[in-house]
Amino acid sequence: MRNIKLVEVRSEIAAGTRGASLGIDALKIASLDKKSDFFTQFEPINVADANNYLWKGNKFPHAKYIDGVYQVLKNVYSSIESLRLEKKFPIVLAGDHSTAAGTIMGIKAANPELRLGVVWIDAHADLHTPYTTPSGNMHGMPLAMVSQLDNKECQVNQPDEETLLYWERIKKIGGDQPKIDPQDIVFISVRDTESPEDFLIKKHEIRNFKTSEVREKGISQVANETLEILKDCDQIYISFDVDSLDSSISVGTGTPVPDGLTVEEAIQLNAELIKDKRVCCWEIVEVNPTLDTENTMAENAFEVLEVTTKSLVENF
Ligand SMILES: NC(=[NH2+])NCCC[C@H](N)C(=O)O
Ligand SMILES: [Mn+2]
Repeated sequence: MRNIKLVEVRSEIAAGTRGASLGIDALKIASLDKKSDFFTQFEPINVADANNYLWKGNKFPHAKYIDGVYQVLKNVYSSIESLRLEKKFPIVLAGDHSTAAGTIMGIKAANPELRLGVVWIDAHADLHTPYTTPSGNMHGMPLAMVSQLDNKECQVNQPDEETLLYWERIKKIGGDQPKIDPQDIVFISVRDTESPEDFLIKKHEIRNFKTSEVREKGISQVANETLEILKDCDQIYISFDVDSLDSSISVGTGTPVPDGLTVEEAIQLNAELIKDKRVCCWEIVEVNPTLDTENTMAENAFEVLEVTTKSLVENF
């Protein structure tokens, strides 16, 4: 049996709208309303956030609150590294998606010799850098952080010296080397990208299973093909951003996008993928109940969390 550890990271500083720090508690409310005992099964640990930086105002237009983001990523990185050294399986409940970079850095640090693949289920590619970001929101940058990409070929911004100092520090958390090869990323349902990201996706030949392809082929085939692409990886991390779900289901997330997955598709997909023995960590992010009505997103996201965890427990 897998030794599951729940990890709670209430960070929201890297998102553009306020409220994602409440996402974890919204999941707990959804669980209570459903009378599920999910949260009594696992002992959670809390990773310190840096949301207090929000009160001070932002000094970095092309990488908002990067000083605080750096703190959070270091915290997530060291917590995940310790858990992985203890052979625990972290299920990470987080606010904004930037924390995924800390998670990947931690997984890699615990087992540097193992090749790490990433399944990124999301509406966005999150491959921006301070040089290319259209918004300055750092939840759009985690995959560039861990791949140590600057993407200066597509530069549109002129980040200042202090921004770049922190950007360099972030890329070096867990050591000055890429934690993953961008070719070992598989995107599912990514559908809202900007041209600097499209450039990287093309350059590194990153596979993206569009929503229509998921529907045509069916979940099992897409899961099989995803794992086949990652056949040379020794470990796999799955990152589930709830904005991969269609925006008609709920707008309870900071950056909702149409043409996404149904809840049923997301459930089946995650439950199927997590059966692979190489999967060593699963993360769910970006539930924002302040943008929602009746806690709909959290209720749907909780279904995904519960069924995926059940699949993990039952298959080991
Ligand atoms: N994790 C997310 N929700 N990312 C949204 C990123 C949106 C857009 N690409 C940006 O950089 O601002
Ligand atoms: Mn994302």
